[in-house]
Amino acid sequence: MKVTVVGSGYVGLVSGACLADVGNDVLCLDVDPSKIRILEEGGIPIHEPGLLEVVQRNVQAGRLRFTTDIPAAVRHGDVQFIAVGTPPDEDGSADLQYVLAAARNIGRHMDGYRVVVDKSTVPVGTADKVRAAIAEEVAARGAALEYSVVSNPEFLKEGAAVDDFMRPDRIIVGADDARAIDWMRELYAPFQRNHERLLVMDVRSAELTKYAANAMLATRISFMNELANLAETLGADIELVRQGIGSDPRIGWHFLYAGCGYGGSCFPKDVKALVRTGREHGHDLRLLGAVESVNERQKRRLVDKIVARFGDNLAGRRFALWGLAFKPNTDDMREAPSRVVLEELFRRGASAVAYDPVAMDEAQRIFGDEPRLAYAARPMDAVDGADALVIVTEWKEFRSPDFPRVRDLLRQPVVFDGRNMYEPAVLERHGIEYFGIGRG
Ligand SMILES: NC(=O)c1ccc[n+]([C@@H]2O[C@H](COP(=O)([O-])OP(=O)(O)OC[C@H]3O[C@@H](n4cnc5c(N)ncnc54)[C@H](O)[C@@H]3O)[C@@H](O)[C@H]2O)c1
Ligand SMILES: O=c1ccn([C@@H]2O[C@H](COP(=O)(O)OP(=O)(O)O[C@H]3O[C@H](CO)[C@@H](O)[C@H](O)[C@H]3O)[C@@H](O)[C@H]2O)c(=O)[nH]1
Repeated sequence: MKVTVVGSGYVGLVSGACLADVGNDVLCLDVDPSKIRILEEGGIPIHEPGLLEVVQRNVQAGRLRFTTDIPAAVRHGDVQFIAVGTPPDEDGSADLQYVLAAARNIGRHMDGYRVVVDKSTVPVGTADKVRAAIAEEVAARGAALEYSVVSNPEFLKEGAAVDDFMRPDRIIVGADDARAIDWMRELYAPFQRNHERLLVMDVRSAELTKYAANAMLATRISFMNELANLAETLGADIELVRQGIGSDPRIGWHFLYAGCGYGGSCFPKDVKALVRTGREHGHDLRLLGAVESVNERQKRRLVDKIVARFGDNLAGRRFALWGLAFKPNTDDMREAPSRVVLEELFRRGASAVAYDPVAMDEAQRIFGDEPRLAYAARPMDAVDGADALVIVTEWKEFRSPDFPRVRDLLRQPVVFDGRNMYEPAVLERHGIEYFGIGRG
């Protein structure tokens, strides 16, 4: 099929590349010329495992192209995916300006039937707004063209995006006309060869399904973080509790890891947006309000522990920080707990030397020439001469460091482990004072 993807960020680029990989003719559009330039030069603008290979082989095969030319992009795809950002507005609601701008462009330039597929995460009712925006533009031209609007939220995780797209748990299609549903079935057929994964429902339910999934996952994390803080006080170990409850299939193993809070471009903004939607419709979603506030507090938890150990005045102290990205295998630092940790350290007069395998360029972009932040080329360089080591992201390469070396390089052998990567007893055996999350 001929497919256009509007927005070539994490979701758009992964979707476009994976759809090309199964044989579709895909054109990816972006309004940011610097992203398109990188793609045209054979690179990718983000760190995402396996993505470069998929992009390169499909570019070579002539099935994947990139453009900033809006009319050409709208003319190309019979199916038009909208995969632009929906960042939080000041009041927490999702800012739909990019989605609606994309819809208007489609309405302005379409020259025949189009299936417009909303892949961005958008509040319930957005499909109606997209439909209206297209209708307005079509009418303004005096044209009479048919189109369908479909909600097809995306569930990929950064760091595992290609795999998630290629092997989805489910494909949600919210649509109310048969032609669009048939097209979506055809487009997704290669991704559900061994069993049916496509769930067709009405548009509003599809839009809400996306928020429900993220809100449920965020709730599990905040629940565990809250219990972790209690476990500490009670002298229990949240890691043992996690294993104790995860073995119940009704609870399951996933997304039960306590830590220094959830970050990323989705959970924080989507929980906020759902709370906001509730409020707009007279529903006070108290549980989700608490999920959010527990998470805000949890992002400060590591610094609370540092303050409890070193005092509130951290002037003159230097901390080694392992991990800047909001999770491993990405360079994304949107809402990353590391940002809160660093800001709280700076506020108390401390400085930091950070190491992250891929996110240091992004940190430099965010923190600019912040004099209290330096970067290390290797993890142990960050540790050398620091007052303590603080772990914020559980990169694989941090799993089994040379503990005696860590102990000897630190000015004080103290580790604050924001992701419970280590066994307290192991570090104690190496003469390192250990502070995890919820490990009383
Ligand atoms: N990042 C994820 O893991 C993930 C997963 C599932 C769903 N989502 C949702 O998908 C959407 C996109 O997220 P993302 O992380 O890919 O965002 P992103 O910021 O990485 O990419 C969005 C891209 O859209 C481009 N853009 C903006 N307006 C445009 C327009 N009118 N025409 C063409 N391009 C335009 C921007 O320049 C940018 O490159 C959001 O709604 C997000 O909530 C994200
Ligand atoms: O048990 C856990 C699991 C995750 N996290 C944190 O939660 C955040 C989000 O992690 P993850 O969900 O793996 O990454 P995202 O790429 O943000 O993916 C989420 O958000 C996407 C955008 O909506 C959805 O598509 C995905 O299904 C959903 O998992 C990260 O900071 C993790 O460190 C925890 O603290 N504990």
